[in-house]
Amino acid sequence: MDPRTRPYRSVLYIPGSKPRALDKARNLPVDAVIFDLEDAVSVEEKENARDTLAAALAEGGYGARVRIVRINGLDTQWGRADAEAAAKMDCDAILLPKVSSSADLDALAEITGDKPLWAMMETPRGMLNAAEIAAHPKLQGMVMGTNDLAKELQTRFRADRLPMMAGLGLCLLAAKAEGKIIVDGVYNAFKDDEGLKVECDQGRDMGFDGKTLIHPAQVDVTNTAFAPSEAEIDLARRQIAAFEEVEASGQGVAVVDGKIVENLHVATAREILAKADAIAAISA
Ligand SMILES: CC(C)(COP(=O)(O)OP(=O)(O)OC[C@H]1O[C@@H](n2cnc3c(N)ncnc32)[C@H](O)[C@@H]1OP(=O)(O)O)[C@@H](O)C(=O)NCCC(=O)NCCSC(=O)C[C@H](O)C(=O)O
Ligand SMILES: [Mg+2]
Repeated sequence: MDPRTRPYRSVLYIPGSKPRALDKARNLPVDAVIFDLEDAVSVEEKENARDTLAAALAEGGYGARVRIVRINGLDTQWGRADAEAAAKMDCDAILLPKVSSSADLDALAEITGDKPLWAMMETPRGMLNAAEIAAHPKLQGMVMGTNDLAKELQTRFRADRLPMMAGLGLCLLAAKAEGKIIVDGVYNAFKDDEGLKVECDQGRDMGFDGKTLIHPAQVDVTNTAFAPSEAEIDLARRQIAAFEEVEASGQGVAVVDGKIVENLHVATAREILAKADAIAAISA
């Protein structure tokens, strides 16, 4: 499936050091997995986690889920060995934390060759350089790192995420301008479904393709929030039908539910139907 049209509703972090969690992911209805060697893995476990993860990926069983390996930064003592190991793993992409500029991706690509790259967007410098990072030829997607961003910005948690908006907006603009995937940050309170839904809805309305998750309990809420609803699918079908009807009579504007429908709305309607089809295809 084309990486730009496949669903990325739910992207679950799994500590690379935990065989039980690595196994569990084989049966979770997530669209993608981030196999983590960075913050989810303690210093004591860093070296072993690389081997544990390589073995789990070699064993396979992850089906259509996109497999992304998050390495430690290249400025850490583990980064280079992680990158060399990840380049040989049976994974779809490598995720670099705390990307500040496109030069960081150049340095990783020198080690990892043809593997597609993803960038953690979680530093103020990264926000300011989002455009050049998104334009990197090896970059496939961006992941918001809202915990690190909050730390760097010295913001307090707010349900409306107002202090994050400038950074989220800059990264969204950059990703959309380059046609790259972009997924939202994690919601730390993994037992709070209501709060998660509010944040998912906000991220979806802003234009994120999906959300990163830390616990399996967050998957269903997220998959629902980032999938087209029945009402959206129904409206999309009616918009396309109404537009095709007026177009056949030489007109350029239809009206559905009291709102105009022009060719750009039809393009959005077709994208909604394509997304619903893609979700159905990977769920089958
Ligand atoms: C948060 C956790 C430490 C909770 O773990 P635990 O206490 O084991 O939870 P449960 O007992 O409720 O687990 C139930 C079962 O689910 C499995 N499990 C738990 N988490 C995961 C997971 N992430 N993936 C797959 N499976 C998972 C458990 O193994 C149990 O299975 P079973 O025994 O068979 O019933 C834990 O959830 C956790 O470690 N989560 C990941 C944390 C993480 O990845 N953190 C780093 C990413 S966040 C970040 O860094 C973002 C960014 O960089 C930023 O700056 O914002
Ligand atoms: Mg982080």
